[in-house]
Amino acid sequence: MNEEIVISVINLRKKFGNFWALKDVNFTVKKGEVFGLIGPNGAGKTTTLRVVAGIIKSYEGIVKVFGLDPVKAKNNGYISYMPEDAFPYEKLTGIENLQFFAELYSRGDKRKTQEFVELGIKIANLGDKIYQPTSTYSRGMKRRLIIARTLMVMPKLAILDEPTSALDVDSAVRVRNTIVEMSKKYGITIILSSHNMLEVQYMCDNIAMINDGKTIISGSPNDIIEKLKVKNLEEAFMKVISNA
Ligand SMILES: Nc1ncnc2c1ncn2[C@@H]1O[C@H](COP(=O)(O)OP(=O)(O)OP(=O)(O)O)[C@@H](O)[C@H]1O
Repeated sequence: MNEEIVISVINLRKKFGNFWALKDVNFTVKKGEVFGLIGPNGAGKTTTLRVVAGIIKSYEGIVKVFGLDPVKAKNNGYISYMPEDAFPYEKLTGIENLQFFAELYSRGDKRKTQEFVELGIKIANLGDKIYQPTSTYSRGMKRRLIIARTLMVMPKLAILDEPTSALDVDSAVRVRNTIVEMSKKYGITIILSSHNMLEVQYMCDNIAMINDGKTIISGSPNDIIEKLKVKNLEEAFMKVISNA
């Protein structure tokens, strides 16, 4: 694996009003890896991802994406971000949704637009439903379309906030495989958040556990499991959270 650092987060702090949502978040993400942020509800995962995505612009600490301010990286088109609550345009069909995003990212290059849409159709794997308005989709189908939309544009960095929430087992397995494939085959760096420890253990090269706005531990799932002398990441998580 290439050792180039894609994301570096140092002493990240973020205050909403009088409340410190992030108190001290630290981690680095290397090129081409799948990196997982895990932690209980309200730990600060979404806030961290929003800073890295260049959406939250005021914070304390140092955050660099490809050596740049995250806003600059976003404006350069390096980042494709899927928010936790993203949904497709309901008046458009699935394929029209893909087309719309493909055009945005290909900046007028028609061949590229076509390539993105073809890849999006493959990733979404919705069969003939891709030609139906997305208002007729189930929650899981909408999710698959949004994930396809995020990954099909071959970003340098994909940020996925809880990509497999709302998915049934079959869809979740497909999405996990797609995430790993996109990273290994195309070298896309992916950072995601999840509540599912076993999927994180399966998908992620490295992880950071966040609790109460602070990074508690980071490293590869296997290193963390060995270090904490537990059987799996779920046990590691419970141990770390109960000691925090
Ligand atoms: N815009 C905001 N204004 C005020 N407080 C906020 C705002 N956004 C997040 N918070 C608070 O910051 C803390 C961290 O929230 P965040 O959404 O980052 O957590 P999370 O780890 O993603 O949680 P979950 O797993 O439930 O999605 C929470 O206490 C939340 O209530």
